[in-house]
Amino acid sequence: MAHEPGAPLRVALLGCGVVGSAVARMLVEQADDLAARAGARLEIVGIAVRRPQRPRPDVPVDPALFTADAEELVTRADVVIEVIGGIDPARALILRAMEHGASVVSANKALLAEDGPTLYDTAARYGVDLYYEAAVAGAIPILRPIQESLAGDHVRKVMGIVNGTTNFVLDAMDVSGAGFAETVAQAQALGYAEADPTADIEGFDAAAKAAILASLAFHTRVSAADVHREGITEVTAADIRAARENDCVVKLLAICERVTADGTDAVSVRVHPAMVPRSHPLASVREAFNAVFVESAAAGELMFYGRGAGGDPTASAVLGDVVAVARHRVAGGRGPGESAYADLPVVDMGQAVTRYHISLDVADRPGVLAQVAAAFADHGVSIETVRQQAVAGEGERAKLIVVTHRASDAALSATVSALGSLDAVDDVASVMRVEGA
Ligand SMILES: NC(=O)C1=CN([C@@H]2O[C@H](COP(=O)(O)OP(=O)(O)OC[C@H]3O[C@@H](n4cnc5c(N)ncnc54)[C@H](O)[C@@H]3O)[C@@H](O)[C@H]2O)C=CC1
Ligand SMILES: N[C@@H](CC=O)C(=O)O
Ligand code: NA
Repeated sequence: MAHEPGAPLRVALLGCGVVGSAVARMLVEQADDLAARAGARLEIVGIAVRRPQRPRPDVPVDPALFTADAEELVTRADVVIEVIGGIDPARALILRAMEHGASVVSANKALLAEDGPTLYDTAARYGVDLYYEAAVAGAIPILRPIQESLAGDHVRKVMGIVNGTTNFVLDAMDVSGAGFAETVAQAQALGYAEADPTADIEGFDAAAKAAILASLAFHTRVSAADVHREGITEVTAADIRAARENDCVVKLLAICERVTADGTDAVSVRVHPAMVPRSHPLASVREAFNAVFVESAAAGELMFYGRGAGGDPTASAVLGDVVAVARHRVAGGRGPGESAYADLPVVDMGQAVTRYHISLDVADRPGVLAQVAAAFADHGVSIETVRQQAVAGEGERAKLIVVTHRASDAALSATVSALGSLDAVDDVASVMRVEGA
């Protein structure tokens, strides 16, 4: 629908929690600047919440704007901001908003990673925009740089720390040497981890973000179900110590890369803990910060760093999107729609190519090193370095630390199984992929 010069744009906000309340406040406090940048005033016409009567002193709007009827609200807006989260009713409300001609800004990674194509198809059918910069790495501008700034380049790899809660936990384990459960409890006490931190620590949140990043970077539909996912619950203090001895830190990484499988181009998308050399830029990402490292053919290496969560940082990304879609409403036209033309296959984890760092507790006697080396050779895995340490007070026991060259994850997993069944190996004490080296 053409925008009438001078008329305000009607903005509907769905949800008024951590992100929604910051968005509402900034829409009010920065109204004049936003109007100048967007080309029209952004007028809040309603805020859908579950309990409209609840006092919200931190949200400086007329209390009459709060409504429990989100379905009605989305029918009378030019721009709908969805910050409810979850799959339904968020999906139904977004589709309804688009059917009534509204452009949509969302922060909802779970929904985008599960059903992005349906949202994009509907946006295209009704000629409206769908923007969701806040859904990945919060405040960090990363989706628009991939989608627009790098549209002329060829992205090869996107590797990021995209979950602040897990980065806080792993960083604290590195600094204090404490165990996993103890550190999660500390993160909860400080308000970083949620009461139910499952989506973060089991890697679901990072997997959704990885699916979104891979879809945009490789012009291919990738959903959360395509992403290999391992969380951080199995990371032990021994793993962190092993990383430190190897001059590495442990990070939960989202890795999206182009690979060649059976002679054809494909993509690999995975989320798992990995050792990262302390010299790599991602190793210096501390506490609850996020960062995304992008490698592309012409630009080379790029790094994006900042706050991945929190009301104001996330609202910054939401409002950037609101201004973008508002400009399109004022000038006519739309922003970029879905780009999935490459339609590359997504390979399973076994075909991903990585390196492993393995610590073994072994018997210190002739022939043990040869047996261990044979287990690697039998599976076609080449050893890069091997180091033996005596175990203090245990004359006949030793620790072997092996770092491999790059090999398929399937071959590396089979090697680890074979090592575990050798008589000379008492324990496979730590196994971790190595990335960024
Ligand atoms: N909190 C953060 O730091 C970040 C959040 N996000 C995303 O932003 C979205 C919102 O997150 P938060 O603000 O943290 O969640 P929240 O739980 O603080 O707020 C959600 C709000 O939506 C309301 N709501 C739920 N169902 C509703 C319904 N049917 N109708 C109307 N209102 C309803 C809830 O009452 C609540 O006020 C989620 O998709 C989340 O993944 C993205 C990046 C960072
Ligand atoms: N729970 C997420 C924040 C939102 O994306 C995190 O810990 O990073
Ligand atoms: Na972002």
